[in-house]
Formats: sequence, structure tokens, C-alpha cells
Amino acid sequence: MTNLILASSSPRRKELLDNLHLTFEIKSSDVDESYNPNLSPEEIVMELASRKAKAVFAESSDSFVIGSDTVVVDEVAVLGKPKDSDEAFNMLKSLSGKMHSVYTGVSIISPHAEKKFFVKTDVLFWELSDEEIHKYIHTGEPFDKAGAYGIQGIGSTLVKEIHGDYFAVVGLPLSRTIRELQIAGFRL
Ligand SMILES: Cc1cn([C@H]2C[C@H](O)[C@@H](COP(=O)(O)OP(=O)(O)OP(=O)(O)O)O2)c(=O)[nH]c1=O
Repeated sequence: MTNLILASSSPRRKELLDNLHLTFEIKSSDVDESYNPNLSPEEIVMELASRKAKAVFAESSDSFVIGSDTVVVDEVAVLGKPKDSDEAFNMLKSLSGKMHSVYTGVSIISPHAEKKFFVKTDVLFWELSDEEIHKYIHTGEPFDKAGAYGIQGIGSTLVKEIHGDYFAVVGLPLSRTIRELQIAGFRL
């Protein structure tokens, strides 16, 4: 039987895939997540997704492996996960009152080929006061999340509008991923 493996340590990605009642394994890889700053956001997320999937596929080459990566992009920077409260504050301050884009890249490696794609979702934040930002950081929610917020949690209260795939913002564009898996030959 051919296995399905999610190459991720993200509890959100696991929960998203769990919703589909598929049988899959989790194997996380410890890949270097640095990237060439000259790459575009879509190139960055597809490259990192591919690195994560390849590291796991190297150990399980008879499986279908899914790797994924998410970044938040505003007018000035590509935002990953904040290192500390100050960085979280600066990220949320720069997102306040504006539209930004969330890019999620996915790599599906099957025994015969690799398919990479990305999904871009636009998110508009309410105007946030410094007090509101500090209060949110105090919940601890921002720290393991790109752009320092989680739309699936208390971070939902920061979001005024979303244009695109909610699941891609949380970390895995579910419906597109399943379609690409099927095209790659995986039987649900
Ligand atoms: C914008 C946003 C991001 N995120 C999360 C999704 C990702 O887990 C994380 C971005 O970091 P990633 O490096 O994409 O993923 P990860 O390190 O958590 O997990 P792994 O590499 O093992 O797969 O931010 C949310 O949970 N909610 C959100 O609203």
C-alpha cells in the first residue's frame, strides 16, 4: 500500500488534514529554512515546502509526501515567525489597518514526480491600537506563526476581511492539495 505522509511539525497542518478522515503519517524534518532574499514570495514558499518534503521522501521513497510553508508578505517585507515579543509587535504594527498577502507553498512528492504550487490569500487587518497588540502578544498565540498571528484563534478578531482560501492562511490549502494529490496518482 502506498502511504501518505505529512512532512510537518505544525499541529495546524495535521488538524487540517485530519478533517478529511484520510489515513496519513506525520514525519517532521529538520531542514534549514533560510532562503535567498532575492527570491519572490512564491519562490520562497515553494522552495521551503520542497525542502521539507524532500527530506522526508529521502527516508520513505514509496510514499506520497506533502511539504508546506507559509509566509506573510506586506509592502516592505516577507514575515516569518517572530523571534520575540518586540518582533511580534513590529510585525502586527506593520500589518495594522492594511491588506497583506499570505503565501502558502506546497510540494507533493510522489514516487515518480514532484508537483509544487502556491496559494496567495489577501487579508485585511483592522486598525489595531498598541494596547490591543500588546494584549494579543500576551496570549502567546503569535510566536509559532508567520506574521505573528493565527487567523484560526484569537487572531481572528484582528481580521476584517479575507479574500481567498482560509485553509491556506492556516497553513495548508486543503482542497487544492487533495486535487493535486489525485492528479499525482494518489487514491483517496
Ligand atoms: C498566518 C498564519 C500562519 N499560521 C502558521 C502556519 C504555519 O504553521 C506557521 C508558519 O510556519 P512554517 O515554517 O510554514 O511551518 P511550521 O514551522 O509551523 O511547521 P513545519 O515547517 O514543520 O510544517 O504559521 C497559522 O497557524 N495561522 C495563521 O493565520
